[in-house]
Amino acid sequence: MSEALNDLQRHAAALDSADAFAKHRDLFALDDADTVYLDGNSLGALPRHVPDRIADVVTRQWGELRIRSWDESGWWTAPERIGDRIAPLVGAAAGQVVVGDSTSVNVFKAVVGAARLSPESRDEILVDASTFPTDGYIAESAARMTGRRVVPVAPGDLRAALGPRTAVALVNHVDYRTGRRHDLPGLTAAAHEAGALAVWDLCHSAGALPVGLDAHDVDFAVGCTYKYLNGGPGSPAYLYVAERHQAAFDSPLPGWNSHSDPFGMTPGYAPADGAARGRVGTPDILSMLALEAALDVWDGVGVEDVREKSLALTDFFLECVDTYVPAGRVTSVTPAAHEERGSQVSLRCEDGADAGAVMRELIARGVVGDFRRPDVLRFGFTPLYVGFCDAERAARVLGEVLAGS
Ligand SMILES: Cc1ncc(COP(=O)(O)O)c(C=O)c1O
Ligand SMILES: Nc1c(O)cccc1C(=O)C[C@H](N)C(=O)O
Repeated sequence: MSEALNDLQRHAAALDSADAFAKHRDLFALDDADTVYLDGNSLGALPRHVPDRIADVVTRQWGELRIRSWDESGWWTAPERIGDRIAPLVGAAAGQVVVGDSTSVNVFKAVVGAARLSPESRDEILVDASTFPTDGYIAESAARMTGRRVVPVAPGDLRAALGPRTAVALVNHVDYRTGRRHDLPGLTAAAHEAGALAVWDLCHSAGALPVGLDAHDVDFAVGCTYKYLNGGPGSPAYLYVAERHQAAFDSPLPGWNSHSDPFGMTPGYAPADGAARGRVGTPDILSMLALEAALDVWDGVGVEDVREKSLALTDFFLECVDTYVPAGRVTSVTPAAHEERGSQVSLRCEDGADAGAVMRELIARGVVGDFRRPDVLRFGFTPLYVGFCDAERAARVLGEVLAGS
């Protein structure tokens, strides 16, 4: 055991020294000595420069310029400007992504918007049955509003379920619980072949792996920015409406910010062109500008390179788990196949072990992941700041906890 331990530790150190992103870690506020942070799939770490940028927004832009900042500090145009910063990370050309509201709200805009583009005879909205719950709840309401019904379908059966009755398919790119990556190009093409539209939730993929929204002809997409994009707790989400749908997109939340002439303040609604049509009300500027600052860590970073490191990290973590964790105590529910894996590893506790208690003990020993009821331990790997020694330590401590030492 100690031979293997030393081998894995030496291997981890060698991988870290060859890691092109190793220097990126210094851009983030992380307490290296005490904690391995593997929860960036829930809340990304703070980029160190963000507090100073936010201090400027508060003290100068708000404190001194006050109302003038809507123009002079670029507050009014922030939703589209920051959308254009996110666009390359999800493979979208400029002008199609707008930032604002929560993911839940954007799921609503996207699903209703997509349903309104479909003939009424298409009366089904397919939702992947293992979805993060908010998507399912919102889809139900969107279905009621648009005279459709929701059909929950296991992701593996989605292709077969698409048909002449399908208006919209709402699918998660990466499953929040298992870390399974779904086939975005294939399912989008299958939806189109069936005459339906595809709406993708990118919460667990954006910033962790290439998405290719334009390349794969995705219709609508939404995502949060507080996970792999490190925008901060409750940072605003985003909505992608493919350019070809923008002119016909009929938002169910046509607030004044989405008007073609918001300051005309006319009683009649005339939608703005382009991504701005996805706006609703006054943007949450403090959160939004924290996100904008946080996105600086992506300067010069290629998402393909991030993906390569993500797969290497999760492969190595799985190898360490195999070595350190007593046989039969956990099973990976994250696919081994690279093309089916996101950037997290989820381990199911076996033998009736209390996964919540295991995670509490891991956190007490400095390994921060999270736990999803009833039995899943989740470990998120954010390639910009997680290293191979982190992965080795996390697996080793997990082995110790499960061995009761
Ligand atoms: C796939 C997915 N969709 C949506 C959400 C949540 O959306 P919101 O930003 O509205 O809380 C999460 C996580 O909270 C998620 O994992
Ligand atoms: N959005 C969250 C929050 O406000 C509090 C705690 C956790 C979250 C999450 O993001 C959960 C996350 N979507 C998940 O994958 O479980």
